[in-house]
Amino acid sequence: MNCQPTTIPEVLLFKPTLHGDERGFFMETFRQKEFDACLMANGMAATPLVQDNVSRSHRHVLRGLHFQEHHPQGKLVRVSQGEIFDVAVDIRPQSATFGHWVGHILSAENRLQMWIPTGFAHGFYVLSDIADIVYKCSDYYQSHDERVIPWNDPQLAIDWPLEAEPILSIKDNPQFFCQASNPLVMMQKIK
Ligand SMILES: Cc1cn([C@H]2C[C@H](O)[C@@H](COP(=O)(O)OP(=O)(O)O[C@H]3O[C@@H](C)C(=O)[C@@H](O)[C@H]3O)O2)c(=O)[nH]c1=O
Repeated sequence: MNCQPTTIPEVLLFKPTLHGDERGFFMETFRQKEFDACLMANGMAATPLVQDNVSRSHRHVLRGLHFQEHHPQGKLVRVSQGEIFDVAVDIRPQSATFGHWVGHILSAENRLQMWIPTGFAHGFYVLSDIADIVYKCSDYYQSHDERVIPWNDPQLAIDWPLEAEPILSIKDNPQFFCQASNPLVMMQKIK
């Protein structure tokens, strides 16, 4: 498993080795020991991943930007079918890259996985008819702790590769957001 930092050094891209033969292919998509070695090689602590999720979305669905406030989750995101533009936003107030974002195309074809550490908000936009996202998390989902940052926050100015108006859930629709107190972005306590 090859791993490289992105423009935000703690956000990593992983590419599993693919073993192809006449039957098709085989790849290990996650190995805790190698994953930890990559984190440590990039100055981060080893991180057990405790929850595994799958979501399916249609073309032009945008989910995000999400994070948990008191129980932050690191997320290792990959795509098993289709293609997405995956985004991590640094929301660590003390960070040199606070407010910066990084976005990469993840697809079943390119096999890339993005590591979004704790202290980041996460979202994605779907570029294929269907996209199946598979992601492992470093802490458990807690609905009451989930927070949303508007996907189109002008201060973040994320350059989404929009092909059409995004399809949003109600909680992700900035139209339904309250006024915010956060200095960088509007945040909403959603539950
Ligand atoms: C995220 C999540 C949701 N759910 C439930 C709650 C709800 O009934 C249903 C759909 O949840 P949501 O609408 O919150 O799903 P979604 O909008 O896909 O939320 C996800 O978005 C991406 C961008 C992330 O980064 C994830 O961490 C998560 O926040 O699934 C769980 O049971 N466990 C989970 O871990």
